[in-house]
Amino acid sequence: MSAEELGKKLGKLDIDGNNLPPSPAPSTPRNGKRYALATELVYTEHGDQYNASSMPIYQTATFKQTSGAGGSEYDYTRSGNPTRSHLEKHLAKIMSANRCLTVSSGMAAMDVISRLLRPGDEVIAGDDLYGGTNRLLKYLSTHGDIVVHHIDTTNPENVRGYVNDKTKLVLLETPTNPLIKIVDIPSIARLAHEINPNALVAVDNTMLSPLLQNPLDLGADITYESGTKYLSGHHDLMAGVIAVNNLQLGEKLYFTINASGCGLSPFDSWLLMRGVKTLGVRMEKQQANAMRIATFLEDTGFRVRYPGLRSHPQYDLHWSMARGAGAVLSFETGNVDVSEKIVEAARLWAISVSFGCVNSLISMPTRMSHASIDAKTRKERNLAEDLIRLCVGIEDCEDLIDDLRTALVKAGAVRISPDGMRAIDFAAGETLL
Ligand SMILES: Cc1ncc(COP(=O)(O)O)c(C=O)c1O
Ligand SMILES: N[C@@H](CCSC[C@H](N)C(=O)O)C(=O)O
Repeated sequence: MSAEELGKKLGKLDIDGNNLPPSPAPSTPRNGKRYALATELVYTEHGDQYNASSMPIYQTATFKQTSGAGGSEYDYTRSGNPTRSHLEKHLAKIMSANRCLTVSSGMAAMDVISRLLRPGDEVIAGDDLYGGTNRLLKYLSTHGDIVVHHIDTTNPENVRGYVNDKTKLVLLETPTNPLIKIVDIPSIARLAHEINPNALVAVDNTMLSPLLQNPLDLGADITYESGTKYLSGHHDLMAGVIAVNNLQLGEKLYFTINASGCGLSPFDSWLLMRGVKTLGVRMEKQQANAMRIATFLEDTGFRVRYPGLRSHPQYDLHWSMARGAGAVLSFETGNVDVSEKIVEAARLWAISVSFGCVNSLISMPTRMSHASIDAKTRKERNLAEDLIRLCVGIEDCEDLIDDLRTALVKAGAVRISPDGMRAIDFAAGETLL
């Protein structure tokens, strides 16, 4: 290993990544991806000295050096750890990226990205975003002298008016959480880069995972996601993943991770690696269940938001970018009390924040995951108080539908007649009696 490579590895370069060679064009196939994604998720080569099938957990803080001048590949786990490196290489392959970095949570990933910003910089972000993302952006605007424009990014033309030479970051989520709006990544990336080639387009891919969508292939500069969700799949760890193709950018992000100490722990790296291997089968079942449940709710008369449904207004756009619809859907009842009763009447569906896990969850975003967005802003952004979000797991689908049906009946959300069950249109003034 050259001195420069070693310096890079041990985090001795400054945040501007000086002395680094220019980013090479992505190799073909990128990072040695040879098989279908479902195979690549499982297939790993890690060169462990004992050929262990599962990469061992290097549960150590520090590494003995071969000389007084250092000289070993790893020196300290904050700077680098073999279990974390193995995971990062594996994810880089899955994410079609030249570099992947893993940190302690999805929000830590966004925090690391936000440290690319300088006072006076401008950020363009969607108006429907995970509550925590909104909270961090608000903090940056009130404490970091950063101008944040929240706009409806479902129309790329809306973005045009906001890109200028101060624009440093365009932050997109698609599908959005929780309104399941679709954002045109290629058009926005093209437009933003045309107006300001230095603007970075970052896509939060948490709602789909790299199995279903690769923002880097769609023109984004950065993709990040909460590994807490689909990638791990069991709600037993917190993690964040960042991936880029530009190695200089990757080095800047690595600098912050090493400097601030938010790199993923060896044990969580190992757990996440284990989770990633089953992403393919989990997602297949979760999506199949989600599609049936979305159809059941739509057939019952609810307004359902799910990109697997033909009725989704941006169905074609979604499928032009993604390979699947994911397993998060939301629907409205038109009545906050009724929504609350449905959530509380469900038995199999745990009342819980988060998504992407093997077990199914139900929640009211405005009370839970998005409670940090104040009521006024929620109203301005059309985030309905009665919105229910379903995060579908791998259980038997009939059980899930039966449980939901029972909850809808108990909550008085539906009218039962010889013709079947119909959603009551509370928004139009209809009542049960
Ligand atoms: C879309 C989205 N991005 C980012 C995050 C943050 O991830 P984490 O909870 O792992 O910090 C979440 C949820 O928390 C999310 O839903
Ligand atoms: N109390 C937490 C809420 C986390 S929400 C987790 C997830 N992103 C979701 O959408 O359910 C907080 O304040 O961040």
